[in-house]
Amino acid sequence: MESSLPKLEDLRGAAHGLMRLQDVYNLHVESLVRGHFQQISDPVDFYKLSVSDMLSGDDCFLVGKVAYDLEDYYHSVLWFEEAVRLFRGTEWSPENEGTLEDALDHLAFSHFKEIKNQLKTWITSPHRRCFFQADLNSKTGNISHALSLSRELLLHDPMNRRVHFNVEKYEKLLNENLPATSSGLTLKRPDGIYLRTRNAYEQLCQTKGSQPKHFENPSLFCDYFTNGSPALFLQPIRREIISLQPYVVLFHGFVTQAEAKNIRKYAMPGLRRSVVASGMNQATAEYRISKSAWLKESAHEVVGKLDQRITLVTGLNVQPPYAEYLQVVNYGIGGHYEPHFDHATSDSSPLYRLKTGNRVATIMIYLSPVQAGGSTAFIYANFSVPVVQNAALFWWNLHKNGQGNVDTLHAGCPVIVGNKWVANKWVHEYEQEFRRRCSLNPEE
Ligand SMILES: O=C(O)CCC(=O)C(=O)O
Ligand SMILES: [Fe+2]
Repeated sequence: MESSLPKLEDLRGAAHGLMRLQDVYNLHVESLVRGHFQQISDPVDFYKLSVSDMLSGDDCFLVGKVAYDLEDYYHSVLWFEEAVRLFRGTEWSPENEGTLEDALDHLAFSHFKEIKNQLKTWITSPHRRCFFQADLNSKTGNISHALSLSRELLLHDPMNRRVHFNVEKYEKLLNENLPATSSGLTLKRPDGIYLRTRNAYEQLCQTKGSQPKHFENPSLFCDYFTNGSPALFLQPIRREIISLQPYVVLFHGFVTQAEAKNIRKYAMPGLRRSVVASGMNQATAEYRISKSAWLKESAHEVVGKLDQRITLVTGLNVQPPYAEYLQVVNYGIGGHYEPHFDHATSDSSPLYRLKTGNRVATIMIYLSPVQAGGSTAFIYANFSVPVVQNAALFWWNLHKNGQGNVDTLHAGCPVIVGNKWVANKWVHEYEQEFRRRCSLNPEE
């Protein structure tokens, strides 16, 4: 049975997922652990879980440890603080990995590390029992915090020589009256992997879907759309034009509830961790956390019917190899897909293996509702689309001249609560020459 149980990687991934929610949505850790999603800048609940399973002190300790092991003391301070608060108020359970003493120890050391740039001294690290030299390139912090936490720890563990040693060091540093020791704690979020669009992306995720206001722009409208297909005359599709540059539309009610359910069911056994293009190959990546499976239209009737509907609505040929199989994607809590292009941006991309050109268009179907989070954000175009169950989002990735449209840079925001399912159909350039003609203007 062991293979079906979560592994260390899953546990670490869950901790990263929580820290991702904290960062992207700017959430308070204290309310997050209670299932209340409150933004630091706004005390009103962003989302509140009706059935709330609180995180325990031990859960918070674990999240803090994941950050601590990566020397990310910004997150470790915030999560160990919560662990200490919760451990103080509860009896220790034998199932716990950590104790109040461990949490105090790690919190004190994390605080200390936040001011390491002020110090040129040696101090022992709590878990390695080795000497550690504070280096010079870090942020300000608060030594007196580290001191009072270590003193509290000594009340529980009076014989701990290492902590005695640290207390002496902290007292000495305080007496030396370094400027940083008197200043308040200024925690700064680590830059992590550099993402130029980070601020815009997080803003768009936080608005929970910020489509342009249609009444302010008459060229954005809703209509009943047939695309001139006789098959759609009796039951036109409800089309909402979301953006003209890039061209993005939402087709409401694109699938039925039953179809969405069946597609999820067929995909379930084939779900594997999602990959992204990496040079000439494919690899897992932190910036895309989800599971996905490919469904062939020949294997499932409903998938074939969906292909026909895509052709009716878009006019595109989606027969293989002119489009990829249907990719069904499942995101759990904290699952996301950071800003990216669907089309290939390098000639060596594995997307060209089909030998049918680049991905000219994307049709992404929302196969489930999501309680909170999970919008699709278009970064440069500056709007985000909330998850609309059973609707399909369509956009052209390429200009008519075949070049990639940079304005299609988009992302799947992290899921706060729920389980998000989408299905992607990527249509390639070949066979669409007379369906999406090039323009007389080579710039278009
Ligand atoms: O999940 C989303 O909203 C976006 C997904 C996406 O962009 C993709 O799978 O390529
Ligand atoms: Fe995408």
